[in-house]
Amino acid sequence: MTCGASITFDEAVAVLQREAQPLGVETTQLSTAGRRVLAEAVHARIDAPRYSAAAMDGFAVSAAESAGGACRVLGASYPGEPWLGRLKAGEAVRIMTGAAAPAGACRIIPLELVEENSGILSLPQVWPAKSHIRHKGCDIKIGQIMLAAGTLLDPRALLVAAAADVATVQTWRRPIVSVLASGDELVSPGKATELDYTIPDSLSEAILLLSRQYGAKPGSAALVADTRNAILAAAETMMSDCDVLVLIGGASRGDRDFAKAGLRPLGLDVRFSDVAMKPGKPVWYGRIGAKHIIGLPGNPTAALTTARLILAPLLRALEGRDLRSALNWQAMPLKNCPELIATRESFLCGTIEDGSVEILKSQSASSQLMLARANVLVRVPANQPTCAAGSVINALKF
Ligand SMILES: Nc1nc2c(c(=O)[nH]1)N[C@H]1C(S)=C(S)[C@@H](COP(=O)(O)OP(=O)(O)OC[C@H]3O[C@@H](n4cnc5c(N)ncnc54)[C@H](O)[C@@H]3O)O[C@H]1N2
Ligand code: MOO
Repeated sequence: MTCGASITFDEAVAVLQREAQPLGVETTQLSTAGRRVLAEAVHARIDAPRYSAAAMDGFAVSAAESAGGACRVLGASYPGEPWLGRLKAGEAVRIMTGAAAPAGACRIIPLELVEENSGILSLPQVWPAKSHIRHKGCDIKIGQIMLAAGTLLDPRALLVAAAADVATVQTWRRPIVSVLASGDELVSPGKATELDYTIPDSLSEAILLLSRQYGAKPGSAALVADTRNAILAAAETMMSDCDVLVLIGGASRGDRDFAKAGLRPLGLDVRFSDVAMKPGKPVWYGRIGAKHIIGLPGNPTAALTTARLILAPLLRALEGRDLRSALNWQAMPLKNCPELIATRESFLCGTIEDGSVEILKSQSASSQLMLARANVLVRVPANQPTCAAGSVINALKF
């Protein structure tokens, strides 16, 4: 590798794929299972329809009837309040959509096709094309697999799980992410005007939100000075109740870049660092026992870019999903034609407009305002002199 990096982005993702195993299974009430990932398949505990049921509001009649004939109306069947007798020739039962079709019913004649006078029903001259009866189990059969393990419980899947008549599902445990930012210049947002040479920590809340968007539960957040001891003390406390600890800043080679050094006494085993990507080269990943540690560069665009490209896939894998579901690059036409010569593979901020991507001007790892406009990352191979407008590039939702 020519740019002082030790690993490509794709190789880094392969390391995450090997390292990130789902965290464990827990029983989850359906009421809190939304956006969780199934660790076990959901099987139907009931048929649907559970009984043969009317698909229209109308009258149920037996096979003995002829079009144009007449029937005596014996009663009514409502959802939850069925008519329990057996229909015979010359008999009809008023029935509403979803109600159990009486035994012996062979079709439902919609209300608008019949006339009822003093309990006598005049049948239409021509039968409707459909029976308007939904037969027991025609949608779902008891015991059948409704949702496979690995399914994300979005609104559609949650509906299907509820239809299976389950109160709880087995889901993968959500990773807990804590964020430890270091920097003598950093203060909580809202405090920077109080002291010269301070700047707001613009990253901690953003990284926690991104983590939530990728399935994690937010853990704790801390902001500490640029010393080994401060990082070590905070990390030691924070590691007791998180699965992923994200360090922000101190990732590079400066006199006060102590993110890795601070964690070494805890047994940090670095699995990769110095990734051939721009921005974000100093991003690193390691383990301390079962815990996953990610070190993001301090430059804000570099940090959020690497959080999207490294942290998000890690979280997906820890929650039992395919890690690549966080890296679904989409081929899109490029609107503008920037000068792009980088010895590292680049991940540039862009915006999607009218189905094509515009790469934003003045790309900088330290930029913050650019992130107000960016909604995609554009992947550009290393050493590519330029991308022609109209050429197809790979873009990722940011
Ligand atoms: N000699 C070298 N210098 C640098 C290299 C290198 O390879 N050799 N890499 C550069 C690259 S690339 C990046 S990216 C940065 C990454 O630096 P660090 O991760 O060590 O980050 P810091 O030095 O702590 O901070 C950099 C910059 O970001 C600001 N920052 C940090 N944390 C936050 C935060 N939570 N919110 C807002 N802004 C933050 C910080 O004030 C600095 O301005 O290193 C290059 N240098
Ligand atoms: O790689 Mo750094 O993230 O360019 O500033």
